[in-house]
Amino acid sequence: MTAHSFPTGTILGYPRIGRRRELKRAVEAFWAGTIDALELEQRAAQLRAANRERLASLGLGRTDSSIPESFSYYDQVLDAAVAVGALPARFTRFLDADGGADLEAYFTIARGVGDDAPLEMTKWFDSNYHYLVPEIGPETSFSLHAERILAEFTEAKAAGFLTRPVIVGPVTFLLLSKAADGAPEGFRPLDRLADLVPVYAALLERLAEAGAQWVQLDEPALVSESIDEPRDRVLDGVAVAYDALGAVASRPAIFVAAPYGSLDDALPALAATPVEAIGLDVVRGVLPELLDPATAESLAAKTLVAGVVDGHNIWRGDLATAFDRVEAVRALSGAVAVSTSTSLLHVPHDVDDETALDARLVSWLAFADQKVAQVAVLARGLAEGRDAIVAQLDEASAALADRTGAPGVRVPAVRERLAALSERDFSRADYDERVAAQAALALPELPTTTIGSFPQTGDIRRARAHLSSGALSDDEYRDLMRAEIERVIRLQEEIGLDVLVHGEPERNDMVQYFAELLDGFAVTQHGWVQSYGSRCARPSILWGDVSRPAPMTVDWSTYAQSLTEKPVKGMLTGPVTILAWSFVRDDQPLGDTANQVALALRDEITDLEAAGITVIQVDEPALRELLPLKLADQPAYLDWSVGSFRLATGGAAVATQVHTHLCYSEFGVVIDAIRKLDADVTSIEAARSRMEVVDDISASGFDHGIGPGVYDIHSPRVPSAAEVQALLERAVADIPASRLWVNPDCGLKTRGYDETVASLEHIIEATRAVRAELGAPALVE
Ligand SMILES: Nc1nc2c(c(=O)[nH]1)N[C@@H](CNc1ccc(C(=O)N[C@@H](CCC(=O)N[C@@H](CCC(=O)N[C@@H](CCC(=O)O)C(=O)O)C(=O)O)C(=O)O)cc1)CN2
Ligand code: MET
Ligand SMILES: [Zn+2]
Repeated sequence: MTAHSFPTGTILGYPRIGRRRELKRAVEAFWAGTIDALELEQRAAQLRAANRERLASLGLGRTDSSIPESFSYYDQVLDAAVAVGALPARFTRFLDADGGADLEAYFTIARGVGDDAPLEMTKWFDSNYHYLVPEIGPETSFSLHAERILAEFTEAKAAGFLTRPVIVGPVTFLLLSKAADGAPEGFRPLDRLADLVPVYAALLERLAEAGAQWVQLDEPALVSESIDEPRDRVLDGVAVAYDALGAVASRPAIFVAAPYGSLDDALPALAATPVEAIGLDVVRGVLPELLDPATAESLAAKTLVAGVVDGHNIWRGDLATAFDRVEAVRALSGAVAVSTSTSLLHVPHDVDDETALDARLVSWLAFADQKVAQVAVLARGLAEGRDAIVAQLDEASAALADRTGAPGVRVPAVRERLAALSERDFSRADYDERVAAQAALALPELPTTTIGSFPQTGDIRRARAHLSSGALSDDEYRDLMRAEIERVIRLQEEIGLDVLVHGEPERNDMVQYFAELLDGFAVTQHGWVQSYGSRCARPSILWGDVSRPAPMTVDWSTYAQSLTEKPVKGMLTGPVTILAWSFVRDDQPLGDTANQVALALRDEITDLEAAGITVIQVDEPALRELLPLKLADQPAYLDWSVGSFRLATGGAAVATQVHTHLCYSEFGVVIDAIRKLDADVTSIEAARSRMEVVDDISASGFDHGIGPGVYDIHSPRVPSAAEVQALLERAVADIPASRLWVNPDCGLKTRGYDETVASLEHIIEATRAVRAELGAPALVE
């Protein structure tokens, strides 16, 4: 191997959905059958080409491996599973003769088809990105399918670029996988590391042949202590994998990136391997304080890639501190490069597209393109010395100082209200007392409900687009949404649900909707960030103290309730989720910000109650998402997050049934926190993992109402009544029927009406069957 030096400035990855969501539109058009695979490939290639040009114009080198080749049609973990041929047997019939997946097969694995469930989806570290979970068993065979990776590299080369291929590293790949169904008790995907590494070795050989000088292997799982695997096995895995890959005779230089925190004891482990460069997240993580001499010596011989530009938020930040951190890393090795702390996947493309944002706010922000420019500045400072960039450092410091004193950042009335809070504000009456008062709701056994949203049809979205363009007046828009609410209420009555929802048609997004109505937030026009697959959100910017100028949901909810005798759930998004899915100010503790949001929600609950709403759901799907990756940081987080939910709901009357909802994650680790939320009813995602969560719930002593999902809404598949019944039977075996609710995994906004109606009908049919079983004397004993 010839050692090529690492570029002085780089990023770990770039958004791939497109500045105007071109990839989303192309992929969805392909799914709808309106464009073919060739057209999709062409549009994706155009997008990659435009991104490379853009990155070069922002200051990354064209031919020095500084531009990462980090494109994906759906998800980078799925890409890795396809590249190493590790796909579940139920998808074999969709693959080529040699086991490769074409685009049709690729999307089938991501989305499922017929009775074949897709790969499970779960959150990616502490971000709002979701990846697909590979299934690995003792029998999984690994084989290299590098066509796409090679094609993208050679495509770039043909356009005059020497880029750096990026792939999820082997240790993280297995740590993020789950044991395949039927794997023996005690089997762990990491058991298969020695079988997987040769495939990565073969990939490196192929990349070298194609002319790649550097490859980036992402190993974020190394920074996380929340990984369910003994640490010494993880560290052994690092040695096994990277000693072997280092020994490949003909390969590119290896850059192992470790975003989302500190490597801690994985740093000596990696340092002891022959990899040429290590990426350190110096924003979220800290630099090692004391290194043993052997580690210090090995690190000094490698390139250290200092992740000092925050890839996870949109603040312009303190560039001078970033440069100090680069200098601190330089003390560990003379060979240093500047980078982002994580891939820029988590931030929108370009703040210059936000023409409607206040100019002062804009001066405090940096989206992906501005972050790339920051990297370029710091890299120049690295090459030419601090003096060469002092003007840029000073400008960033001035923006930061301006933010501190700007109006709205600190609002005395908001701060006084927070300061006056006491213990009492965080608790409701005893659960038993609440259950007694809520008997007035007169619900049947195994009450059925949905999570809130009904399908967001093209008509609804178009109406909203027309409202913002001025083609629809406020009144016309309100009437269209009311008509939709009425349709959804009638539909639920026909289907036979017990607790109804208004369907959330008026919400563009469950967080952005509230952000638009609260003071202290700004929203973007084009700030899309991929959440999973083709789905995107526009995280709001929480920049100042939060307060509620007027009720936010009361008119919609009371209209819905006026149409039916059945209870209609009021529907709010909880403080933790509002924070998790926004870009939040970084100048005060998150817990203080969460309590400001909580007080606004608390007032909303009071107003909903006064308007006659008896059941109110406060969604917290992101409770697990913000859980710190380091164990030591978790208790403090759980304390403020649970506290803010309790503050939001603590003012509810005993007779008001408070629901909460969580999804997108494994709940085992936060089950105790979920219990402490003290909601009367908690609905939770469970169908995709076939009710595995029920074990955790019953083991935890959870003793309030619980609705484990029986319908996986992430897939277009319609579950049969028999399938739902089997899930419910599994649930009643572990959870007393008196506490069990029946509901889908999550809201229905991403589904179409046909699937939704059929699935809900099956849910009702299955519930009636299980109610009958429960009622039958033989089964009651
Ligand atoms: N923020 C957030 N994070 C979350 C979730 C969530 O709901 N919100 N759920 C979990 C899973 N993640 C998800 C993220 C997004 C979506 C989702 O459905 N996103 C929609 C966009 C939602 C939205 O903002 N819609 C707007 C804008 C819609 C739009 O694209 N309008 C068209 C115009 C309308 C037309 O003519 O069709 C346009 O701008 O071009 C609206 O309804 O008003 C999408 O990608 O398609 C679903 C799940 C976890 N994280
Ligand atoms: N109430 C919300 C909905 O049904 C909850 C979604 S959780 C991601 O859409
Ligand atoms: Zn959900």
